[in-house]
Amino acid sequence: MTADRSSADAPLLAVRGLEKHYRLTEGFWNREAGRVRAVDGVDLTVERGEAVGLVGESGCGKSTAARAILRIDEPTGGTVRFRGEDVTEYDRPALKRFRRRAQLLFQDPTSSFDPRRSIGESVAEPLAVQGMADRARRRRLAESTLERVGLDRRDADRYPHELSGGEKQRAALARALVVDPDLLVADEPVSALDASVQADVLGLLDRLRRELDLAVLLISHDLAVVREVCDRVAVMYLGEVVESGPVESVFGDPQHPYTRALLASMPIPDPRVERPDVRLRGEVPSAADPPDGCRFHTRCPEVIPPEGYDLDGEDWRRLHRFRIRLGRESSIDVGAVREYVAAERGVDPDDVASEAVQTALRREFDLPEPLSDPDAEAVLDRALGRLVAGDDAAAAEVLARVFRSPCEASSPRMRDLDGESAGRDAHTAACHLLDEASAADADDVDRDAGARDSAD
Ligand SMILES: Nc1ncnc2c1ncn2[C@@H]1O[C@H](COP(=O)(O)OP(=O)(O)OP(=O)(O)O)[C@@H](O)[C@H]1O
Repeated sequence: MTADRSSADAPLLAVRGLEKHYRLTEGFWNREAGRVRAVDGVDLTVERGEAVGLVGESGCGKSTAARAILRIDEPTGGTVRFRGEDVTEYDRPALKRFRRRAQLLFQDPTSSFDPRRSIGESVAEPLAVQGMADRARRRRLAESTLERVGLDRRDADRYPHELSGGEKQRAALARALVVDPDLLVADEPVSALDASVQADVLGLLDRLRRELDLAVLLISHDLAVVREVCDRVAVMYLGEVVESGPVESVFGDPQHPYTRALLASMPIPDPRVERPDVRLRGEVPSAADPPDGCRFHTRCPEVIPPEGYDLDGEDWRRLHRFRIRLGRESSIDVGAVREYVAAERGVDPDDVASEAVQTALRREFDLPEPLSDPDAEAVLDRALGRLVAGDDAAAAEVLARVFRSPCEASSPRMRDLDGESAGRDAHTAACHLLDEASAADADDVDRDAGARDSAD
């Protein structure tokens, strides 16, 4: 077991470069046919008593990260340090002690209780697992913990089906807290509950963590939940953290287009407040075949255009979306578009001219005819011609070669937006737009220095 700092001043939880890849196998010999990169290099720090949110759409790897951190599933790479100790090196007894100190609260309280056991028995169970032999003592602790979460000690004799959803989640919280952990990993703790009780359970979680100096890693797709409870937040997309920092800073001044889009999709209380249209379109790509460069570029509302074309921002984004769709195997059914045009005109599909199919395709993908830049228009026209002629691959190749965004060229690096001094409260984000902004700043500094030199 190794400790990089003394356990007293090390963060409670320090996750570095965490990976969880699932092998995709095929054939009799289980040959590896690929990998699902569910978690792909995640850094995360949780200090004692602190609440940190992990947010992102469904499928971005939040639950997998939680399970790998707690070693419920073995990570395939990276380190997880708990109070300075490397959890990935723990032997069985050390892992058992860790499981007491770090508890997991599941989303669905119904399936996490054995219907044949009383609530008291279930809540006391972790104490028995940890070796507490005295049954009466276990019962007393279970009862007092039930009271702590706002239930009655007599609820210990009730059965799961007798409790409401909110009561069951309180009981699940009691079961996690009965062993007095330092860290609670709460995976979508309120999303299975009625809206009316969600706020109660969140309020309880917030109160308990302050009373018990409990650290909480709160996993949620719901930004409002994280805003309510957390001090800091990490935003995950397709296995990676794309932005992190204090909640007020990340939500108040989001630096990553994905965070901006997630925030824009939050319901807002005042419909008169105008917000830019940065809705998330399309599905999260497969973690088995993530996009090159910035993984968000295929859906990014702010994807950077290639140099050399004078395209209106919205035209460029539509062109990019069209190209990405075309790049996916058999994703544009030209035959169906041709048949649609034929039906519209009451003619045979074979009698529909190629130009008419191209126009229908442009309509389908909101691509203006012509594009504002004549050179770009010539390329699009050529690609559409190939597509309609049945050569999808050539069409995709033409567009990919000419309209490649700088966002696809490399993975953006994580930038510290407050400078090095901010430490653990730093607001960080990984986006090529920030690289461009920083390069422009550097140019300004050079120009200023040049102007000063020539003045001297
Ligand atoms: N056992 C597994 N084998 C292969 N792929 C898996 C396995 N478990 C999860 N995945 C994949 O890993 C990715 C991340 O899934 P995960 O459940 O962690 O996401 P999530 O953000 O927690 O989503 P949700 O909120 O829907 O649970 C998904 O693409 C999922 O299909």
